[in-house]
Amino acid sequence: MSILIALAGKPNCGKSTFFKAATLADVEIANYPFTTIKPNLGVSYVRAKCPCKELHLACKKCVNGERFIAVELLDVAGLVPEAHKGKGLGNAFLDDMRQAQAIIHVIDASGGTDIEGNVVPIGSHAPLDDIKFLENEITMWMYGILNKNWIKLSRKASASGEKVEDVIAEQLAGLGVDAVMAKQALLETGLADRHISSWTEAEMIELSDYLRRISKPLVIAANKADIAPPENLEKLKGLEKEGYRVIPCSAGIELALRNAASHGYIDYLPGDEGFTIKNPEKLTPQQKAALDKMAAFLKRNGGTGIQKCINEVVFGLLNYIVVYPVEDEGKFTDKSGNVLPDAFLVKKGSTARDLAYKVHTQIGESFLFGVNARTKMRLGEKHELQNNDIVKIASTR
Ligand SMILES: Nc1nc2c(ncn2[C@@H]2O[C@H](COP(=O)(O)OP(=O)(O)OP(=O)(O)O)[C@@H](O)[C@H]2O)c(=O)[nH]1
Repeated sequence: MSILIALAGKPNCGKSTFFKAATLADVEIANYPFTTIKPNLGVSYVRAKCPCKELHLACKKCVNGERFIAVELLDVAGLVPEAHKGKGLGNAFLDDMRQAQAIIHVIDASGGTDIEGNVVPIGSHAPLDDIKFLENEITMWMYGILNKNWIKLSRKASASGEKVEDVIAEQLAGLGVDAVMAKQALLETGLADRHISSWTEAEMIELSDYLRRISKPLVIAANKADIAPPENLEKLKGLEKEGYRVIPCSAGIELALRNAASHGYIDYLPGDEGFTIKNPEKLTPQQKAALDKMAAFLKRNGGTGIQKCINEVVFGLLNYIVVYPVEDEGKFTDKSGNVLPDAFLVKKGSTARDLAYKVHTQIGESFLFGVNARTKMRLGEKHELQNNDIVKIASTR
């Protein structure tokens, strides 16, 4: 199963620009399968250091030692006030949200659009309000589902002795909530040792809010950082003290750079902190000035921020690591001699057997043991794989 990230935000925040930029395969990474699955579903990539450089191997799967590994990005339309009540495209919005493992919340950090996305003078709308707005819509949607048939369900649970966390997980299974999450939420909100019949509406909303945070974790893409007043960015960064992850970014600049790269004007890889102009003498003064401005932003910001958002979701929020299965642990290749042929995203804590299943169900079923290709040591049954591990899977197949 591929990782699905939802891109959400109010109208005019730059979400479409972000989506276009993040799913545009430029010339250099075009050997990666690029497909737009549906108009609002695209393939994007996390960027990781390929082990080939450290091992002095000639690898055809990376660009300058940078490996791009596919994830899916869903452009979720229809975030408007009261979407959870079905306003606007509210139902489509929430249906899309259902399947996502995490959210990139694109906000207009420049404060140049109001809560409904209407253009207002830069700095006149507080972007912090947008954050609460999205969270509230998702929380209230979860609460709506949890609350449906709740009395009947809770009575049934009391009568049969079914655990409350199981009832919650059953009710919210379609949203990616499991019993472990439900149990955690019950403990954290202090509802674990209170009978369901005594829960108030406010307490159930608080429980739903907690469930939202753990089942749909999010990063905040503080977009339009190129034109945002510095005090807005500072305030947004300040949210990190509250546990938020905030990444200043410019989808506009990322899109321009990927376009420039695909037309051969510059050398630029998504996530780079700078770029080089290929033939500066061919540029008009206006083009040169525009590129200089973008270069200054990249330098200030350590890149455009778009790749950082994707990487932060996958490695930071969702705790994935990259591992490389090989068939020949001596040469780090598959049977045909391709160096480090595949890069897999697996959850931290996965074992060689888990990886075997990920490669193919049949390989998982006939798994014997794993070998760390770097050290040639056999991996124990419970041994947890580390980021960047290269693993030979031995199976009876
Ligand atoms: N300065 C600046 N402008 C941006 C950036 N990203 C997007 N914009 C501009 O913001 C406006 C809205 O961008 P869109 O990508 O269409 O926004 P959206 O959120 O998809 O809007 P809807 O399609 O209405 O939902 C456009 O004029 C973009 O050019 C950015 O990083 N910097």
